[in-house]
Amino acid sequence: MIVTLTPNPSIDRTIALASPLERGAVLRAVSVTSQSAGKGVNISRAAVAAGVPTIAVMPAAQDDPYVHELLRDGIDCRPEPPAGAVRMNVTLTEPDGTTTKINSPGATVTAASLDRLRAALHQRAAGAGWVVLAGSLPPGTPPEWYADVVADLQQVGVPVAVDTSDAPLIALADRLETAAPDLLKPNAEELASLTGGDAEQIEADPLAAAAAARVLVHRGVRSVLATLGAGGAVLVTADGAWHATPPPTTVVSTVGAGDSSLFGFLLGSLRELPPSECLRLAVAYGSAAAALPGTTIPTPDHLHPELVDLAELPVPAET
Ligand SMILES: O=P(O)(O)OC[C@@]1(O)O[C@H](CO)[C@@H](O)[C@@H]1O
Repeated sequence: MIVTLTPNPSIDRTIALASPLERGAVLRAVSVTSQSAGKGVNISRAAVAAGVPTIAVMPAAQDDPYVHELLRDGIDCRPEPPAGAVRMNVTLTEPDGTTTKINSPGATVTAASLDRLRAALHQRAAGAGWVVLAGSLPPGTPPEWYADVVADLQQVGVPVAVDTSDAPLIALADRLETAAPDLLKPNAEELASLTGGDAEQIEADPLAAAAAARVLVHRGVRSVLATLGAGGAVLVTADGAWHATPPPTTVVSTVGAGDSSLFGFLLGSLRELPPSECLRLAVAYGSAAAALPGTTIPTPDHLHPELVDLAELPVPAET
């Protein structure tokens, strides 16, 4: 069972442009689609498609069309009374797969709605194989909220994965000594923001990514899965470091690729595969997602794990 928390869910509206994006121009779209989404919800979607039991917790009104869509799609969701409407995030995709995203802040939350969300998660977490805390925090949330929730879940004794960015990620990193998640999934930019490295170098060089990730492992994170875009992903644990390169992929939309990668890793972990095979599944899922339009999340039929290239990395020098 994977329990996901999406504190700032979104309706993802994807506008597929007929021509390259040009600022200030009138552009034609070939299609416009919408999907109930947000990082944790995307992971629950992947779980449903793979036959893994999942519960998605998020702030939303019971009668919101957002929730109806999730239920229609077979996602067991536990919407908690929200402080406001679900935000809309806009994705612009160009014919060559270039993806531009505009994410709204979301409605400002109250302390009461955060407490309800946290209690709902706590209630469902017991016995889960993984609990995933994913995405941004809505305005009004203290940046250290995720760190508090991780500490809370440690009392429950369930493995916790976190994928977030900006202030909540920095606040979590400041608390690793007492609230280290079992899995952290930064991209190159997020990893650089935590370790002071250069994001472009981290994305381009798996050894640089592994060195940065190892800093977090030394500080208590059990596994760091660093996603590197077209460069695949690096996994670092206390026992080793691995790099996986995706098969050649025609990119259509990168939205949801990171969430799909994280799910692939969790799926491998639930199947008790060795770390390198969890990484292989992560990259198979991430590259499959990049080949799909909008926020479409891959199903097992989309995967080609046999085409993922795996390499063990030398243990990076101490930093
Ligand atoms: O604004 P956040 O919470 O950081 O990210 C939200 C989001 O970009 O993440 C998902 C893709 O990872 C999308 O479904 C969604 O729009």
